[in-house]
Amino acid sequence: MTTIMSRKVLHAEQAAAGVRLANSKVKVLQIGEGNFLRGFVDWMLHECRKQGLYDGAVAVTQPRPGGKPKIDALAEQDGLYTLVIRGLERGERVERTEVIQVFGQAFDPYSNWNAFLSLAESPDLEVVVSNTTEAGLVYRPEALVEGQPIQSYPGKLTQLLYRRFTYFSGDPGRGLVCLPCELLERNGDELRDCVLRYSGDWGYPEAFKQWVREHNRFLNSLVDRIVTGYPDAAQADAWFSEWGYSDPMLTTAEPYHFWAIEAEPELERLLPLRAAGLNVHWVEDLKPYQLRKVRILNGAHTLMTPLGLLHGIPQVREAMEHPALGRLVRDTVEKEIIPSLPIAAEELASYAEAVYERFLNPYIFHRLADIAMNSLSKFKVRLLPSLLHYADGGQSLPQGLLQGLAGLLRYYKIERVDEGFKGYTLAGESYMVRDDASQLDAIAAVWSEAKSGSWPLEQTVARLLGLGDIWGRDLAAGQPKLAAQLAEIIDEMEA
Ligand SMILES: NC(=O)c1ccc[n+]([C@@H]2O[C@H](COP(=O)([O-])OP(=O)(O)OC[C@H]3O[C@@H](n4cnc5c(N)ncnc54)[C@H](O)[C@@H]3O)[C@@H](O)[C@H]2O)c1
Ligand SMILES: O=P(O)(O)OC[C@@H](O)[C@@H](O)[C@H](O)[C@H](O)CO
Repeated sequence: MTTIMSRKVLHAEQAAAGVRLANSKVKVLQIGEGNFLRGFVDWMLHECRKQGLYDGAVAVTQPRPGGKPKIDALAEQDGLYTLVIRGLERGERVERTEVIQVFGQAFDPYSNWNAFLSLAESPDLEVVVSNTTEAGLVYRPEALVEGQPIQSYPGKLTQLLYRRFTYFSGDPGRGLVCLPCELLERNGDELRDCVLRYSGDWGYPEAFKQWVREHNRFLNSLVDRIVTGYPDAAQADAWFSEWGYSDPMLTTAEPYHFWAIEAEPELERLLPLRAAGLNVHWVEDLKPYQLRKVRILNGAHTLMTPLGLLHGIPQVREAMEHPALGRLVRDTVEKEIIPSLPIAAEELASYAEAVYERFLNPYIFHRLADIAMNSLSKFKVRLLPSLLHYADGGQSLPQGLLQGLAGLLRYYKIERVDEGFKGYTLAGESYMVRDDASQLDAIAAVWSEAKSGSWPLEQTVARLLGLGDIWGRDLAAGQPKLAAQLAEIIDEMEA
């Protein structure tokens, strides 16, 4: 039987770092056990620690009950896991394997709610990082029950801050720096607003709200790195036999990394990220970085994913290499998305070139099926604004973006089955769609009605465009030809 990753498998130098970690105080609370944080923030802190620039440890917890198996696995592995960074760097192939040693604690906040809250009483705690996806950084009203864990991430943070406020009697010097990494515009502002809403709901005093506002920081930031998670089984097995241990928490990532944080560089005293040579930027205005990345990189992913999956293309690189789909992605980015952005076109064009190169990274396998999760909310934030730029400007809607929307509607041609929501590729292969259940219900109901009423496709599309809860508005309003245009594209796809 293969040995599983733990302190026992470390070689002498790594083991020495492990001893240093055991003596480190927890300075960071991490809400999120997912691949991204482990391939990005934790790797960065590991780099800082390796260079002797940082002596803090991280306490990691999961934001929802479903994350428990990974937290348990991390705890069983003494908080250790392997990260493999693979790709091209200045044209050269690189493959670096690191055992990331930053987790001083890994615990389930649902069965250890007190352990979670007692972190608030630590004078060493300075920073809270999170990544709970766009679905996790939301305000969802919840009753406060003494001794019971709060479900939502912002609600948990509110409780933690309130305990800190009362424990340190509102000491202004005990505020925390919160660094949400969720891909939401102005994620820090959003988190602060959620905390203040919960504080209102739970009747916390004005003095607490003032302390939250004035003595805690909620930083807006934008992260960028393609973290591809656990590799395919053959690759994992090959590495495990080379290393002599297996690691269920193994994750993989590209070499490229970028983090823009809207704050003053003096915060390096808490997080010496630039000092460690990392591609981190303390910036005054995050907006251009946000727009550039979400609309171009994530927009391109969101465009290629349903179309790629419908055509049986499994991963990003193959989508980019596909003569028709690759061309569509590049044309849409260059002729439709870039002109819709209020940033110098040459700068965006060179960013786009760099993105294509990252997509074509021959050493990583970025599954479209992974990117497909929650495609509705991704489309709304990442691709739809580009389309609305034309629609709201009274211009005709460009072909590439229309293809993207048509692809999404066709990918979400679903029916409810016991296991969830099922769709079929153009070749008739079945797949399951993972997204917000109530939105999927609404979509499946339209397709089901359309089937029993033998509606023409244009009528079905019009009904789907009218699902304002999904898109944020009725997409057909003011666009009398849109349903027909999309129906024609879907018909052509299926021909
Ligand atoms: N993987 C990447 O390349 C990458 C790069 C940049 C940004 N991101 C962002 O990171 C997010 C997570 O990606 P990942 O690769 O770590 O995925 P993952 O599936 O490994 O982790 C998802 C994390 O979000 C939590 N989560 C999921 N749904 C939630 C919900 N409804 N409420 C609260 N928490 C929830 C999970 O518990 C887990 O901690 C993505 O949504 C994306 O916005 C990912
Ligand atoms: O991580 P998601 O699922 O929100 O989005 C899928 C990809 O677009 C995303 O992970 C990018 O690879 C990433 O944002 C690059 O920094």
